[in-house]
Amino acid sequence: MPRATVDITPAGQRPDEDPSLAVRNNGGVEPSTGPAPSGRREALLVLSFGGPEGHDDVMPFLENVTRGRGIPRERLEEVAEHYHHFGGVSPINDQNKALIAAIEKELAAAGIDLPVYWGNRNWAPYVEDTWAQMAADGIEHVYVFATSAYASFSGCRQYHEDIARARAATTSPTRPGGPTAEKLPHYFDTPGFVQANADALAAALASLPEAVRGTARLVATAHSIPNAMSAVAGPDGGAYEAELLAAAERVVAEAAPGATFDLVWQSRSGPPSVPWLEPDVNDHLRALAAGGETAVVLFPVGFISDHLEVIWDLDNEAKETAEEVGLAFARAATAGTHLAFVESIRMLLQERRAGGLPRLGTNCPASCCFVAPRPRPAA
Ligand SMILES: CC1=C(CCC(=O)O)c2cc3nc(cc4[nH]c(cc5[nH]c(cc1n2)c(C)c5CCC(=O)O)c(CCC(=O)O)c4C)C(CCC(=O)O)=C3C
Ligand SMILES: [Fe+2]
Repeated sequence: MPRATVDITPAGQRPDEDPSLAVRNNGGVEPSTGPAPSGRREALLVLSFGGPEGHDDVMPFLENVTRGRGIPRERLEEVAEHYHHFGGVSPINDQNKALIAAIEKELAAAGIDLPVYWGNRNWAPYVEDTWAQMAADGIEHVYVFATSAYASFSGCRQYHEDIARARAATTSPTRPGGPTAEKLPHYFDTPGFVQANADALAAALASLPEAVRGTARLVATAHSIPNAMSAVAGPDGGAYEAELLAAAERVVAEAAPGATFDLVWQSRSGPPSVPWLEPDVNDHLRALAAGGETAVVLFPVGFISDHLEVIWDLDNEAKETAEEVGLAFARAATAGTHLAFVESIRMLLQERRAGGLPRLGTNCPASCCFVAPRPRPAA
């Protein structure tokens, strides 16, 4: 059954304070399925993860990311080292700026006069500040493009919660909560996202030595998540894995018709006692080599840009593993600012502005992707 996107939590309520909202991210607001009222001042918000801009930002950033989520201190220190290798600067911020510039260009070329804003969950520009700015600019309604293409708490619902928090913090007397909002649906299977990933996979394959190109094993990667989070992803559970499989299938069908592929996981976090999706990409590479494979192409279809988890966990760690076990190695780029991907973003926006139902029917209905927050440690 198709589902409509909905306005988010009413202003003044925080999902973590109101138990009824903890399991209902639409706040009980009626779905808005008609075309946008004419004259309404609208905007597009690119809502992302955020990342540090220098050495001193790294620990405060990691504390923002993991607050209340039970990630061991040793894991934080290890991940901090990854950031310090790059001067404490995550590439994700420049990548988001480049994406926004590409979207602005695409909208202008299509004659769509809509301002584009940027806000993050874990680092400046924080979404709360962006929301206040949009309210001050007189924006009445905002379409939210989250920089994750898939279902799951981390990739979807948590972005809904970010929006709710930003609205709760926006206390304009004339427009409490600032603009109303609707999150654009998951886009893992939009033609442009698939095309961008397929072009990158084909290029990575072509970069391998000719002798192994024909037999290289194709390996899709995505961020591991706890099994418990995976079980409740999407309206019927399991949607994170199902959507990743669907995306990878389409990418491979386009780039290397008839080839098979594996879907494996990277960047596991959390204590070892908690089960996360497996196998890990490094274990998988070892198993492939042990089974006689000679070459591998990784394609991180689970991410939309070459951020730190891609350039560290794949280009350093996984590449090193491949060298260790004697596998020729190539890594495909993520969608980034590929024109076809940017076109698909523009089309998603146009579809919603025209009042169409979301193409996919997977935009976080009331009860999906819910993961109980961990109790906060006593002060
Ligand atoms: C599904 C998923 C995506 C894809 C969807 C999306 O894009 O939203 C994603 C993206 C990202 N994850 C990122 C960074 C981090 N993720 C962490 C921790 C975690 N990620 C999780 C899942 C995901 N993460 C989970 C279940 C945790 C455990 C804590 C928790 O339950 O929330 C930690 C803490 C340290 C660690 O343990 O790794 C860091 C630093 C960055 C920025 C990279 C950069 O700076 O370039 C990006 C884009
Ligand atoms: Fe993450």
